[in-house]
Amino acid sequence: MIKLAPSILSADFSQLKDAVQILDKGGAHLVHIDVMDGHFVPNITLGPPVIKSLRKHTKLPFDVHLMISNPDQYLESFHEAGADILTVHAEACTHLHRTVQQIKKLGMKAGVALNPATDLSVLKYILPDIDMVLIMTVNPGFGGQTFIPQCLDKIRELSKYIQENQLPVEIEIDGGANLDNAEEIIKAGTNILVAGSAVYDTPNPVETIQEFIKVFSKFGE
Ligand SMILES: O=C(CO)[C@H](O)[C@H](O)COP(=O)(O)O
Repeated sequence: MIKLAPSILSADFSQLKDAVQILDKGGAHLVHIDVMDGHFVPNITLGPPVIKSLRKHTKLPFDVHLMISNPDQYLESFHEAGADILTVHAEACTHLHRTVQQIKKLGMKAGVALNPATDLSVLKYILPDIDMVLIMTVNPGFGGQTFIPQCLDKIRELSKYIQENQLPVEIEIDGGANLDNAEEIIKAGTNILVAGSAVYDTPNPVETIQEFIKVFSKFGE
């Protein structure tokens, strides 16, 4: 199934309750929440208290993307705040396998994110243990950047490996996705599209979400 995970990074932070309710109205599949610490990435966003306060305003799964150093310190806090999928960056984890085990032990789905310049080979021995790979298609830290086209080959290569090895691992991409490039991204093998500015920076985000879902329907979803 192809899923849309709008990133609330591009929403008005003073109206986050409305921002998640828009996603329910439009029929989005996940709420993508970008957590940045000003250390792993050069920007600071939000943390567990904000996620916890949003939890009561939607039943959609919370897809929490940690762009933070030392994520191990905070896994329990994000679980308690209501994260359903917790994604850590391979580049931020000293003991990636241990971190993934801990996320799963807490009852969440585990994702591993890779920056654009990080090779897929870091995933080889962890893929059977995770639920999702997040391929960063921009350099992490900011919304509204342009999709890096070399990432399409990376998605194709990962998708081929996952299919050949029959692994139940989803592929999410994050950064620069929009209505013009969605088809190409899906054809490469992505099944979860994060879209921030392409949803929230439009006059009618509810209609925009529905337009994305119309594109997805071409792929039998
Ligand atoms: O993780 C992110 C940045 O680090 C954002 O989720 C991503 O950039 C989405 O925003 P946009 O769709 O506007 O590119």
